[in-house]
This record gives sequence, C-alpha cells and structure tokens, in this order.
Amino acid sequence: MSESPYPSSLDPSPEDSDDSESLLHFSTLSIEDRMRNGVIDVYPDVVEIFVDLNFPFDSYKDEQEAVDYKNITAMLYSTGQGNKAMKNILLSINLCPDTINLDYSLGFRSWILFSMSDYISALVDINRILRSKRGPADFVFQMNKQKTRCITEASTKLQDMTYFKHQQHRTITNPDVYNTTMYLIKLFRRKLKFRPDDIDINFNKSFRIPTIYSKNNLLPNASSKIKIARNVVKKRFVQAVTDISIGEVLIVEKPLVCMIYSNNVLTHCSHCFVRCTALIPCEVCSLMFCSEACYNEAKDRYHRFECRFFQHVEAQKLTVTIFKLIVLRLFLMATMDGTQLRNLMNDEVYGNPCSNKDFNYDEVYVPEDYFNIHNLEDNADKVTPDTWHAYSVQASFLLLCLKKMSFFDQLQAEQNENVLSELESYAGSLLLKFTLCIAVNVHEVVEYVDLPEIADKEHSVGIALYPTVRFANHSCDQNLLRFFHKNYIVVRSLRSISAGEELFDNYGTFYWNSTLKKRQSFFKKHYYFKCECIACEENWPLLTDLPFDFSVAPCLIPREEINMDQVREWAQKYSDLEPGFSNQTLAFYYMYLNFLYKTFQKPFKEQVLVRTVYNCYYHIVIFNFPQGK
Ligand SMILES: C[S@@+](CC[C@H](N)C(=O)[O-])C[C@H]1O[C@@H](n2cnc3c(N)ncnc32)[C@H](O)[C@@H]1O
Repeated sequence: MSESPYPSSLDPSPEDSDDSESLLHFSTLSIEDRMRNGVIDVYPDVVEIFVDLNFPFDSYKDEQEAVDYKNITAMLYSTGQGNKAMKNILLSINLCPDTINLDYSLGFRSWILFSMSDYISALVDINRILRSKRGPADFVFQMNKQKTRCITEASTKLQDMTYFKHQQHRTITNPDVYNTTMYLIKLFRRKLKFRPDDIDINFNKSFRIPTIYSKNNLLPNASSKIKIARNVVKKRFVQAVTDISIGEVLIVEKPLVCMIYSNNVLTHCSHCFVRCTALIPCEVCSLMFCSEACYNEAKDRYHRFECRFFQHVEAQKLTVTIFKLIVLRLFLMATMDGTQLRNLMNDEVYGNPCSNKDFNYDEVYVPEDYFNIHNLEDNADKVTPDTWHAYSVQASFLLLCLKKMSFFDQLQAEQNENVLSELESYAGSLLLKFTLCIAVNVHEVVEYVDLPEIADKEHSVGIALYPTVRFANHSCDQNLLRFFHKNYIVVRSLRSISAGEELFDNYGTFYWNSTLKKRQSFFKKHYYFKCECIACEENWPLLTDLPFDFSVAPCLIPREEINMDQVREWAQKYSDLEPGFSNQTLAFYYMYLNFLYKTFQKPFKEQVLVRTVYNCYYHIVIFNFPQGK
C-alpha cells in the first residue's frame, strides 16, 4: 500500500527516459561541455535528432478494425464469455470513428450492460444512439424496445434502493451482504440523477466530496487553520495557524492540470478520472470520457489541439511518457492553444519563464489561475547537467511536434523548417520551464478498488498538479494524509498538530520502508533537497526493527495513567477485524490511531501499521459509503 505520490514513471533521469537513444548522441560530451552548451545550444542537435523521427500523420481511428472487434465481441458474447466480450466492444468503440458503426458498437455494449444488470449505463448508450438519429428504422426500433426494458428493470431496482439507503450506516461483515449492498448502493447513487430520457450521467457526480468546515479567506481550497509561510531553505511551506486535531479536512481541490495513464483509458474518464463502464470515445483520438459534459469540458480547456497530437502518436504507436503529455497539456492550456502565446511573450511580468514570481501572501490566492505555474518550485538552480539535458530533449521533442503539426502557422508570418523563430524559441522555453516544474510538483492520483481483502487495492489512475497541496514539503514521518475522489484531492491531518508546526506530505518513501541512505539519495536525485525530518536526524529503524511491545514502549503520558487492559483489548480488536467495510470500523481505526499517537512516543510499530490500514480503509469506505466520515 505504498502511497507513491511522485511516481517513478516521472523519473526524469536520462537513463530512464524514453529519449535515451537520442541521448546517446551526447554521451561523448564531457559534463563541462554539456554545462557550457546549456539549454539553448543543444537545440540545433536536438532538431537534427527529432527530424529523423519523421512520423507520418496517420489517423488513430480505424473503422474496419472497429468492426472486426465488434464481430469478435458477438462471437465471445454468444459463447458466454461476457468479460472478454466487454473488453472487445470497448476496443471497438474506442477505435471507431463517429459513424453508424459506432452506434452499432454502442448498441452491442448496451446489450452486454443489460445482461450485467447495469441498466443505467445501458440507457446512457441507448440514448446516445437515439440522439444521433442515423440508424436504419429496424435498428432504431430495437433500441427503443431495449430502452423500455432498461427503464422497467431499473425502476424496480430503484425501489429496492430506498430500503438500502437506510442500511448504509450498518455494519456489514458478511461478504455476501456486502457485495449485494455495494451493488445496490451504487445503483442508489445513480438514482439521484435518474431521468430515463435524459441520461448522460456520471453517476459518481452524486458522490460527496468531504467539506472544509472553516474556509480560508486567502487560500480558497484550504482550511483557515493553515497558511503558507516561507523560509530560506524550503522556500514556501504549509504551517498550522491553530491546533489541528486528527482527521481534519485541510485542503480539498481539483487539479490545475492532470493526465491519465494510458492503461486506464478504457476504464476511466480521461477528464475526471471516474471509473466508468459506459465510456464514450473522443471522435479523433484514443481518449474516452464518462459523459458529453466531461468531453466538452476537456475540449474547451485543453483537448482540441492536443487531440490531434494524440491521434498521430497513437497511430504510430510511439511511446510518449505521461510526463511529456502533461507538459504539453499545460502548455496548451497556458497559451490557449497558442492564441495567447505572443501576448504571453510580450508580458512584462510573466514573459520570462526563467524568473519565478512568488505570489503575494496578503492577497487571495487563485488556485485555478494558470499564472501559478510561474511560482512553482522548479529547482532550476540545483538541476544536474544530465537532467537539464534530458529535460531539454523532452521539451525540444514537444516543440518539434508542435512545429510539425503547423501549430505556429496561424501565429506568425515567417515559417522556416530549420530555424526556430523568436516565438518558437519562446514556446520551447515555456515547455522547458513546465518540464522542470511538473517533475517536482505533481502527485500520482490513486484509486482504491473495493474488494473485501485489504491488500493490493491501490491502483494508479494518473498524475495531477494540485495548486495548493503542492506547497507541502516532504517528511519521512509526515503528518498529513492524501485521499483521492476521482481526480479531487482531499488532505487530512494524520495526527494532532500544534499551532506553528509545519505540515508535511510524503513524497513516496517512508522511514519504515526505506533506509536513510536510500531515502536521502532518492530525494537528492528527484527533488534536490536533503531531508532533515526527525526520522532522518535520529535514523529511525525500519518496520521490522521498530519497538512493538506496549508494556515497555516509551510513553508521552505517565504510564500509570494508561489502562493497559483497554489497550490490549483494542490491539486485539484491531488484529481480529473481519474483512468488510463499515463506518463503525473506520471510526474504530480513527479512535485507535489517535490514542496511539497521543500515548506512545514515535516511532512505534503499531502506529505505523494502524496508520497504513486506516489510510487504505478510509478510501474504500468513502468510495463505497458516500455518507462516510
Ligand atoms: C512540491 S514542492 C514543495 C513546496 C516548495 N517548498 C515551494 O516553495 O514551492 C517540492 C520542492 O520543495 C522542496 N522541499 C520539499 N521538501 C523539502 C524538505 N523537507 N526540505 C527542504 N526542501 C524541501 C524541494 O525543493 C522540492 O523539490
């Protein structure tokens, strides 16, 4: 259950980069030479390298392949292989251009969804087909008939749900009851938006994101109990303004920019990251969305131009890391698909991407403002020559793709294939700046899959840049926990925190699962700092060597005040808990964890174990019991 916030896939080092072949060209240069060459001087060579790539501009969509997948689906479905059929029909929908064949594939999926009793998702597909108004009469007739069946079935289930709504808070330990209830609760959630003739819903929209009780006037996504402070070493950091107790919601926000991992494109919405069975395809590239609303928002915010880029690299099966894709997206958002590029270049304050602007701490922070990128930490003064080099190559790759795709044609009078214009160079420097910033500021978005066993539930969905959470520095013994709801992040206190204390995130490696030496080299290499947290200063032991005996563990309160019988009872209850999820169990973990932190001095094994399970369990309960704590 690692929390891996900053994924190793973002490792910017040359040896791990997919540009490594291109880098061979430079490996003969001495470090000094590379440093002297710096960023700008490598451009001509990089141009040479990437012009060689020379990928043709093919389309990703392939109607014939889509029809083939649909035919395979029919064969699998008729032989009772429902899951495989579902996978194939998804591929068919994903590959199909927006023609009548797409309607046929959607129609097929609605049959499969119906047979899986997922009537609402089936209705989403059917309504979409009927809206397109392009099917022949008998197909439209079949779809209308299917629609009636879906509505009838769904209405019956919806009545059952009223009962289950009242059951949500009850403890569920029996796995069968658990599974049935889970299913009905999911349906219940959908009911909140249930309108049979107008279904293009994302049922998780009814999902409750935890709220912040006392909002911060200066940091709109944060609690008034925290503020952004700064010092010379760490620059900005998050600090407690008043005492904070365990479990308080401190930050809730949407990403400024996010990107889905390619292996989730067929299972999750590429815009909001919700897991969804009835995804609809982008008309041009491989991305899929949970609803027309998400698709349109993606197009409005970043996907119009990006979509063309995706279709080409996908058609060529080029491997472009998620890291590059998010940088490109950020660039397109920042420049509004290029239309604002020249204005940005001429802007006196933001025109120079090399100078970081710090936001004014007395004014209201605007989390969704693109200009925040200019005050992200980029560590430009600490990046090693090798990393500079890798980043420059990555930025150049994107710049050349943009050039090749005629991105600059509308924006400038002069075009020259071999020489970069002033505007193009500026675009390159922005891409480089974003590459630096993204590397040390993004989080990995995870989802917890709701299976009864606790282990191996964590699933990485994508990466995202959170405008307020990114102010939190690292500690190997952090006092914050991150939770995700779709691509929203929720940050809560892991234990009580006193006024004036710094609030710490964790960048992916903890004192109990990695040695001091490994941690220090990880942070130096990826984040350019030396961790001086208490766990590093005191070199706390790994999990297996942590003290675990309650009767001798150092205490924070006089030992005679501790009711040891009660402690043993809780410890026993904790280790005996059955699989299955409920708010009561969550409340127990929460209470027990609070007790452990308040009573025993860190580091103590039970604190680590309970904290880890609590983190995982919390996600699951919140995901499946929307009224949860
Ligand atoms: C996500 S940012 C955190 C906010 C950052 N301090 C700022 O001013 O924007 C990550 C960067 O903060 C710095 N940082 C994070 N944790 C640190 C720590 N424990 N000690 C020193 N610097 C740290 C490193 O430069 C790191 O690359």
